Amino acid sequence: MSDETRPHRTAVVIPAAGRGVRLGPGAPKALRMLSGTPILVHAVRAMAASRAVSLVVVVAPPDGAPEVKRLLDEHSLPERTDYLVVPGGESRQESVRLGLEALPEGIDTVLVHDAARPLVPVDTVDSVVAAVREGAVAVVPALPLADTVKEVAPSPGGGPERVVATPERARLRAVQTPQGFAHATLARAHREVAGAVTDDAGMVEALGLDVVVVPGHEEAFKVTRPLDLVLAEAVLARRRAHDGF
Ligand SMILES: Nc1ccn([C@@H]2O[C@H](COP(=O)(O)OP(=O)(O)OP(=O)(O)O)[C@@H](O)[C@H]2O)c(=O)n1
Ligand SMILES: C[C@](O)(CO)[C@H](O)COP(=O)(O)O
Repeated sequence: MSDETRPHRTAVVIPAAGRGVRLGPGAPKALRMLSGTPILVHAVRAMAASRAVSLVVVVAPPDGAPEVKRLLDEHSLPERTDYLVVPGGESRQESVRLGLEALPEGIDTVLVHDAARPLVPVDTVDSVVAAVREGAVAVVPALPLADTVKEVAPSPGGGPERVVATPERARLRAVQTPQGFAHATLARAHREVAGAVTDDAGMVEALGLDVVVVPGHEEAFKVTRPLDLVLAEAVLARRRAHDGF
């Protein structure tokens, strides 16, 4: 097929190889239950709900790939969605790189979505994809902050930290996932950018390229600490009440 007629192909890489230390002792976070279903399965379904997504690459805990594959085989996904499972690495950044390396030829747009954000609404996914398809090389969903943020530093003589600055809150955003990228740009960022970053868009920023912001969603929060599980259960209960089942 020529470039003009070839369908646009979008894949999502889902890093799910973290331990979930901040959630407390137990199974790796992505395999813990939310309303009787593993967090990872919620996240995969949330991404597969977008008609744009044709391939899901799940990056599993290093020795957990067979279990993740079994879980995905057991829980139904839309027929249009293929999936692959690959073992992850020591850091989120390494896990994403391993997921990118597993992508087949012909993928134009890549989304990277934390397994730990199981409840992202499909409209948020679609608006990230749309912004990439409109020409952005990198897109992040983001929300304004509710709290004032301080920059702090250790006290020279020990003791409590000291505030060194108060950034202007109106200019700050809390960034979520899925983050969306032109495939070639994200692959280049993962090849060329050295040093640890906490999100993929940060690597594209390090290349000096533009990152576009679209509205995030409060239900796309990251399950990080025990209270987040309580909130996630409440969101699911509210959805069930709204859908009438
Ligand atoms: N080596 C790692 C570390 C993290 N992740 C994934 O990156 C996402 C965001 O990371 P975070 O919420 O910090 O997860 P954990 O690293 O598991 O959390 P913690 O720091 O509490 O252990 C999660 O879906 C997590 O599974 C990953 O794939 N590989
Ligand atoms: C990618 C991310 O979810 C954007 O907010 C976040 O940076 C991941 O951070 P974590 O500490 O690895 O959870």
